[in-house]
Amino acid sequence: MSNSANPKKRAVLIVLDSVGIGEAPDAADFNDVGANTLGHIAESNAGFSMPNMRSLGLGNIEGVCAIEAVDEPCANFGRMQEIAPGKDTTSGHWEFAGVLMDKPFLTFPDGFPDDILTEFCEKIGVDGVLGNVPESGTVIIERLGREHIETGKPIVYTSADPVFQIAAHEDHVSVEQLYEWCEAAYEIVTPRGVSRVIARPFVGEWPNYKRTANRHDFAVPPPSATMMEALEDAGVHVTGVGKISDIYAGHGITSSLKTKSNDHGVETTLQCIRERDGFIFTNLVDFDSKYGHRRDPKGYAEALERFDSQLPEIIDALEDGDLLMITADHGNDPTYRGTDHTREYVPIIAFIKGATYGNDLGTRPCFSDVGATVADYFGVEWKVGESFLDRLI
Ligand SMILES: O=P(O)(O)O[C@H]1O[C@H](CO)[C@@H](O)[C@H]1O
Ligand SMILES: [Mn+2]
Ligand SMILES: [Mn+2]
Repeated sequence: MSNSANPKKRAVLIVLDSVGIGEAPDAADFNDVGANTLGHIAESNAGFSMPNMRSLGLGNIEGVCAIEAVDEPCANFGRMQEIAPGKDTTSGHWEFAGVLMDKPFLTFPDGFPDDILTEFCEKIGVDGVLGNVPESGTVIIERLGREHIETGKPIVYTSADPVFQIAAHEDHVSVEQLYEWCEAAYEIVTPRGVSRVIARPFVGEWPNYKRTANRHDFAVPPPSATMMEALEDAGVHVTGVGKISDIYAGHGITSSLKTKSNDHGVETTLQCIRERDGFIFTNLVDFDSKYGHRRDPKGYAEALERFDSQLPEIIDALEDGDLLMITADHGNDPTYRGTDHTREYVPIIAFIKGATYGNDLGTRPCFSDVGATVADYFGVEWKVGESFLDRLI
């Protein structure tokens, strides 16, 4: 244990999955010029407001026009640019934790090559797959669900993310069987640059199929140590809430609490704040999966307003000296073409309860500053990223 480490403190990091705040300087490299998740949500929903995030300083962040600035923000605020050469969840979260990728994951905009699919079909004993295109998951099951049920062939699809996704109806392919298919695919596709194989079970009758919470991500482990492993080595308990543990393949996550929705994620986070110390690391994925990818700006706005209304309870639950940080992992502008993530700046809102508020943290050049700050807060040595803890105390 490091001499100065203090595992009894409490830090909470909440990732609002996909809540970007405007095109990043390298947006053109990702075909995302003009994307602005928060900005376009505000523009397309009259009366949209986030009074609590606003009072923390969301509108004071450089480039944020959708929310008005306040004179005396109740938190410190800034924005961050991603270094990683990918705009997927894994790249963003790994960068928070100081895992810098030397080569990008690979995406398959034309579907997976024949040799991959042949090997996959042989391994699981089916005579072909359906789909094999980049597509929205809800659209592809509506299109191919009936054929899947008739033929027993799995629906395989991808997206602009480096993912191999397998959809199957739960009444026809058991969830255990689907997970076995995913494990078989994992062995084949992760050495070829895919970051995750995702089981996408669904239920119901066409055209009202519904995806279930039995989704499971089989993710490649981070190639180097995560900041959370350094915390654990120093005796800090790390709690992952939502899909955090999956994203890091469990590396540095002491205990994991899965969630069914944003509301459940907030509830679980609150319970953790009240009951445990250490690092509480939450991902709220509905913004991304239920609204961003579905290109539903109205639903997205409502989800943001709902989170905003829950924020006072989170802040009240914190004790003096606790650290709270709120950020995002990439954009997913629900008004943008396609159905994929968008390369954007992400917000950073951070404060230690009862300490300093109102500092502009500026434009951070790397998401790793988040992890560096958390490590610094616990007194744990960590070398990746630049801590801004001194601006919070
Ligand atoms: O359209 P669905 O299936 O929700 O897929 C989304 O979720 C996957 C993983 O986050 C990505 O492929 C993304 O496109
Ligand atoms: Mn994400
Ligand atoms: Mn996504």
